[in-house]
Amino acid sequence: MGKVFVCDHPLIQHKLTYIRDANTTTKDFRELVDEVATLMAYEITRDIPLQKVQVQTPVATAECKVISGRMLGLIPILRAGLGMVDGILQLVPAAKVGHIGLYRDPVTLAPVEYYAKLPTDVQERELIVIDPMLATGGSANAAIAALKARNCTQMKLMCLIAAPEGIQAVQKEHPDVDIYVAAIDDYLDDHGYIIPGLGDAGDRLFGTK
Ligand SMILES: O=P(O)(O)OC[C@H]1O[C@H](OP(=O)(O)OP(=O)(O)O)[C@H](O)[C@@H]1O
Ligand SMILES: O=c1cc[nH]c(=O)[nH]1
Ligand SMILES: [Mg+2]
Repeated sequence: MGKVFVCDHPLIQHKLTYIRDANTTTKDFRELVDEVATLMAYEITRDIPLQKVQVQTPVATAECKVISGRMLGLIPILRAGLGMVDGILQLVPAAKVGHIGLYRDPVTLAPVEYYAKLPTDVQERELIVIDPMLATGGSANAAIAALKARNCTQMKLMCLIAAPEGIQAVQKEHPDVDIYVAAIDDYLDDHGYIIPGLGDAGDRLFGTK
């Protein structure tokens, strides 16, 4: 079963408080999501493999390390996942970015795919699927399945807030995928909103409501 990591760094938790606050403006919400994404990227890249290299300093030879292994790919789920991309790229600027567009049918809550554009070498990369909200898990499961259908084998899921229902759904359908979150909330309401959550992440990021 995939592991769940709660990124409980005080800076992440502090910023998440203001992300949740209904009085936070669109501008501040966007900036805070960007900042938390950078901090979470620090956690999610912790297990990147290193290889030894020698480097010549001005005075001696130093035994050093550089990142090795697979190159990274970021896969934001549109729309709301877009809000976390730049923050992660601050730390891993060489990552390529692929987009998967999904929206939840408002009645059935089932994910509907409307867009997919991925790097040509996506199956060779270690992927981070990004979405601020993991509610029923339908969208994350569909995005991960879309990547697996393209022969991708290595991926992690990064979300700001998860409902227990969403975590269980991803663990059941994709037990090979580890999940990184800033918080696990209480439950889903009848409309599939995470409680207490932060409302609709896409609308709050882009000011559409
Ligand atoms: O776990 P789930 O039940 O699938 O719900 C989570 C999805 O819902 C939201 O997207 P939404 O459908 O609101 O689209 P948007 O990002 O365009 O607003 C959110 O950004 C996730 O993608
Ligand atoms: O609470 C929720 C659930 C799904 N999508 C959101 O943006 N918020
Ligand atoms: Mg939305």
